Amino acid sequence: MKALILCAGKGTRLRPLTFTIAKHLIPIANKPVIYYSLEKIKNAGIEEIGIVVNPENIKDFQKFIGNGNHFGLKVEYIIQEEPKGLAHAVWISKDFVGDEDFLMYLGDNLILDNINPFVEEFEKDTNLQASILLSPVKDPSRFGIAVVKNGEIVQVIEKPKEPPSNLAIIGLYLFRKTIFEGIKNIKPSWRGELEITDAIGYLITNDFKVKGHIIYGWWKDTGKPEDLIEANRKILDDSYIKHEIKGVSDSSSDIQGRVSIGENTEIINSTIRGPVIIGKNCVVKNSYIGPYSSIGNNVIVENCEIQNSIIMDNVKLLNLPYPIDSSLIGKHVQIVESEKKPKAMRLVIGDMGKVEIVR
Ligand SMILES: Cc1cn([C@H]2C[C@H](O)[C@@H](COP(=O)(O)OP(=O)(O)OP(=O)(O)O)O2)c(=O)[nH]c1=O
Repeated sequence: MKALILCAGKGTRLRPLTFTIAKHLIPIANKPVIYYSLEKIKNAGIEEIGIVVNPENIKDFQKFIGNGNHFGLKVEYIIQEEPKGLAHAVWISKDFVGDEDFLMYLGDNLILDNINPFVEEFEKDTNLQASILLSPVKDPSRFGIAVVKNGEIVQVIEKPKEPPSNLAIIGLYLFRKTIFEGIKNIKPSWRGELEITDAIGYLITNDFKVKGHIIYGWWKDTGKPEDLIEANRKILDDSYIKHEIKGVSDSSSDIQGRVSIGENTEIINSTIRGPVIIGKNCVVKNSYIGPYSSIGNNVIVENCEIQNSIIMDNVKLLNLPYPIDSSLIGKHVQIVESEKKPKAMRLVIGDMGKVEIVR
């Protein structure tokens, strides 16, 4: 079996971050989102992976993942020139997939459950032509929904106004090569995309067996800033990080709970209350770093309070009058309070940046 990870979208909901980095490479607990999927896929015994990327982001993926050697995987890149839909991404991966069965994984999805039972069940039942990972949700009208009868999917519907089921399609699918027949027989939807739900609908109407595999654990589509913050909280909570202090702290600092601090990081006169991860070569001085904070490498924090936030590499935060909470701060950002007069906010913020002052 092979795997396809789809990462060629535009990531518009995560701008401005996605102007410079694909959303799949944004760190959660200091590890790019896509690394979590690579681990899950490897754990399920799949070693050949095709990553569908766009012409703009392929170099970044190559930098972070290379040929997969480092992860014990064999990784190839497949370029999708335009995001013409999930089924289109699968179609252009036809040569990579060949005659093999394959797992299709939406690259911005994070799940905590092990996917091995999902894969094993599919491998055992050779009559099955597709299996889709489903999860019960409270607000089904926001999702693609599957209607399941006796374990088989009898209908898939995109964002139904009156949902006939609460089982959301969450972004992991298993297919055999029959899916290509399905894709060949569909037309672009009203939004101009080749929809994978239409290709699955084709399989169902043509009496191919399609199953739903339900999971009950936590999962998230990390498409929006608040999703990344929640995912960061969940991953830090879920013991993904060990208590490990490689840097140094002085006697007036207080480190509580599960905290990971990287090499050459100095904690000076500060309180760190875990779960927290702080990368390498950082300085945290006269500050409070509260639960669910992930701080990258080469970050300087002085006279600040931070909690429940993702702060990426090379950020500088100095003398801030308000705590930073539920925030997502990209690489090389500087937020600094200075004594200069007259009082003012002097901002240099890229397109679609967002500053919210909560008083
Ligand atoms: C539509 C599409 C998505 N994808 C990937 C990107 C994501 O990892 C996943 C889900 O895509 P989406 O989140 O639906 O789309 P997007 O990544 O473009 O984000 P936004 O809506 O904020 O603009 O599928 C492709 O690889 N090719 C495609 O044609």
